[in-house]
Amino acid sequence: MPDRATQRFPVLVMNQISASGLSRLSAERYQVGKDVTDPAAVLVRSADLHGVTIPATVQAICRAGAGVNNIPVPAMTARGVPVFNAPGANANAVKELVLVGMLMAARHIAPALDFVAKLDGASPDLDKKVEDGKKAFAGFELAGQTLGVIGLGKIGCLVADAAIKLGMDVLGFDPEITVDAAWSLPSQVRRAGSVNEVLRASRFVTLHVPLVAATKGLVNESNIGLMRADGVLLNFSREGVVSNSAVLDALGAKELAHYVCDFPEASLLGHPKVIALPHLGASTREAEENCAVMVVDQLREYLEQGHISNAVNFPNVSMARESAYRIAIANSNVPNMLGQISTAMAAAGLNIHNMVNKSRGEMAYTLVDVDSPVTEDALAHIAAIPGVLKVRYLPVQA
Ligand SMILES: NC(=O)C1=CN([C@@H]2O[C@H](COP(=O)(O)OP(=O)(O)OC[C@H]3O[C@@H](n4cnc5c(N)ncnc54)[C@H](O)[C@@H]3O)[C@@H](O)[C@H]2O)C=CC1
Ligand SMILES: O=C(O)C(=O)COP(=O)(O)O
Repeated sequence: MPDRATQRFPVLVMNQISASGLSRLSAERYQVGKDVTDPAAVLVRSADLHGVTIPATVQAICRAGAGVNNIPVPAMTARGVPVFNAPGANANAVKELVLVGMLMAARHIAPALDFVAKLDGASPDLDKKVEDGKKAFAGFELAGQTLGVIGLGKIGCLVADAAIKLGMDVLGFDPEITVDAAWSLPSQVRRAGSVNEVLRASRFVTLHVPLVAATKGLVNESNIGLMRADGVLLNFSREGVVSNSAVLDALGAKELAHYVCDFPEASLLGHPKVIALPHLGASTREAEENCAVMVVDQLREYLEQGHISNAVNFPNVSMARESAYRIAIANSNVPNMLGQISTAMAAAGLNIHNMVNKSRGEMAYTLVDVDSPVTEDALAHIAAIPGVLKVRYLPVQA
C-alpha cells in the first residue's frame, strides 16, 4: 500500500504558468512539469482540453485564469473532478486593455502609428508632413460618451468603474449579476433591461460574459444593426460571443465604426476597422502571477486537505482538521448517499469524528475525519457505493 501521507503529487503543466505560482508546489510533495505521467492534477490556461484524453489519475483541473470553455467541465463533473479557476485574478489586466481598445479606436492610434512608421526621417519637410498628416487622425474623447457593459462580473464591474472615473456614462446589463458585483458598482452605472437596449444606446459596447450556449453569437446578424453607425464594439470575452461575419458586414456597410477584439480570427486580419490583439487580455506579469498563485493554493488545499474553493462545478467546502485521518468523497447529489457512506464506514470499524457535506447542483462533496487509519479495503467499499464518483484518503503528513 502506498504511503499516502508522504506521496508526491504529479502535476502536469500545459501552458506557461507563472513561476510565482509553481514555486508554491514544494519538491517534497509535488512533481511538476510538462511531461509528468499519471498526473494527479492539470494546470492549464487556454490549452483546449476538449477531445484530449484526461488520464483517470487526474483529481483536479486548474485553470489559471477565468474562462473554462476550453475544459470539458460536464465530463469532469461526472468523474467527480473539480475544475478550479481564478475569479478576478486577471480582471484588472483585462480592464486596462479594454481602456486601451476604446482609446485606440477613438483616437485612431493604429493608423496614426502606421503613418508615422512610414515617414521618411531624412526628409527635410518631416515636420510639415506630420502637421499635414495629423488631421486624418483627429478623434473624439471618451468623457461624455456612453459605454454599454454586457456582463457585470469581475471584469465588467472594473470596466464600468474605470469608465465612470473617466467621465463616461455607463449602462450595464447582466441578468444574473451577483449581490457582491452589484455592491461593487458605482451608483452612477445605469441598469439596462436587455442586450438590445445596450446596443441601441451606446457609443461603445464591451462584452464580458463567459462563452456558454446562451452567449454564443450574443452579438449577431439580427442585432448588430441596432448599434450606432459610429459605434465601437469591443470583445475581450471570447471569439464565439460575436458573429465575425455580422461584424464584417456591418463594418462594410458603414453601420459600425470599429471592432476591437482579443481574438484575431482569419476573416478579421488586415481589416482597417478591426483592431485585433493576440489574446493579450490576461498577459501581464501581475495577472499571470495572481492567477497562478490563486489556483495553485486552491489545488494544494484540495490535494492535501480536501478543501474546495473556486471550483466551477463543486460547492465551496472546508473543515478544520481535528484528526489525522481524513476522507474526501465526491458523489452525486441524490438521496441516502450519506447514509450509505456512514454505514460503509461503520462496517469498516471507523468512528466519524467530524464531517461536512455540501451540494451544488448535481454534485455533492463530503469531508469526513475519522479517529483511526483507513484501510484500502474500506476506501474500496465506499468507492463501490453507486453514486460515489471519487474517494480520496488524505492523512496528515508525518
Ligand atoms: N481576453 C482575455 O484574456 C480574457 C478573457 N476573459 C473572458 O471574460 C469572461 C468574463 O470574465 P470575468 O468577468 O472574470 O467572469 P465573471 O464570471 O466574473 O463574470 C461574467 C459575468 O457574465 C454574466 N453573464 C452571463 N451570461 C450573461 C448574459 N447572457 N448576458 C449578460 N451577462 C451575462 C454573469 O452573470 C457574470 O456576472 C471569461 O469567461 C472569459 O471568457 C477573462 C479573462 C481574460
Ligand atoms: O482567463 C481567461 O479567461 C483568459 O482568456 C486568459 O487566457 P490566458 O490565460 O492568457 O490564455
